[in-house]
Amino acid sequence: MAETVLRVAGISKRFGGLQALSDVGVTIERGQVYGLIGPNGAGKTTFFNVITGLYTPDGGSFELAGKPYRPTAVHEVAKAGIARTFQNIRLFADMTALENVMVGRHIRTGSGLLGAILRTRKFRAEEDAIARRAQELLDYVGIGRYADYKARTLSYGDQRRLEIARALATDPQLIALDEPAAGMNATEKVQLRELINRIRHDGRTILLIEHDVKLVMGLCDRVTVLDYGKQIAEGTPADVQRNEKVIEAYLGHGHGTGAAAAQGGGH
Ligand SMILES: Nc1ncnc2c1ncn2[C@@H]1O[C@H](COP(=O)(O)OP(=O)(O)OP(=O)(O)O)[C@@H](O)[C@H]1O
Repeated sequence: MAETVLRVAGISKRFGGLQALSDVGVTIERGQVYGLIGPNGAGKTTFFNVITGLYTPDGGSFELAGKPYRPTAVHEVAKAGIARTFQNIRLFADMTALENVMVGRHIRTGSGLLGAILRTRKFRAEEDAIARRAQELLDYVGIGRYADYKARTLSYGDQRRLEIARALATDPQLIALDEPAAGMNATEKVQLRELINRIRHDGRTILLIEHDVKLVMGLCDRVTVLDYGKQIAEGTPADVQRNEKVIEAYLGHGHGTGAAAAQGGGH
């Protein structure tokens, strides 16, 4: 039987007079790639920010791997098992690629501050293990040769890979990717698609916000479509792209490629 990784229901979020999310819910099974799409301003990022603890919701229930969790603080959410990347890349620009991934790994280790200050044997052994694991993850996402480069010197596409490696370092139940293809060229998008597929095949569960509808339709098992904070469709990519409300939402917003975008023909 399928195992549910994330189940959220009834999420609402209001900013002043604007209802950014109304009664939104998703259920994501282990091993799925789950897509979240919708025109600009639909509420996708707000939804991500709510489930990852950046925004406090006005209402809703949250369950991760069968246990209730309260998304009240980002580090609590990371510990509970959700890792995320950001639409605007957030790396430690002056740290090396390896160090950036090591930071992600530290939330799963135990020596603590005192061990770090005293540089105990346990601490040093742990650091070595963290560095080895970080290198493995850099290799895994395809940028192992840049381990000693400062993050800011990497190309845009490689910085996005580095963010993914850092997220994987926390051993997440769910990895949430916020527009991972933004700003990528066609070749980088193909590589990204391969990477996401590999992460899925290795048993991870992925939640994806993405403007590139073609990428979403090609990758996702299920998709939710938001429009003005409401969930207007949920289902397989094939179902969703035939849905009248979805086609209308994309046309109504005068979205780049209009109906073609909703039907997976965009970009
Ligand atoms: N911190 C905030 N304060 C006030 N309004 C906000 C805030 N964050 C988002 N909003 C508003 O909530 C609505 C949903 O925004 P959100 O960024 O979630 O949409 P989105 O679907 O991610 O859009 P895009 O595709 O453009 O990134 C928008 O009208 C936005 O202006």
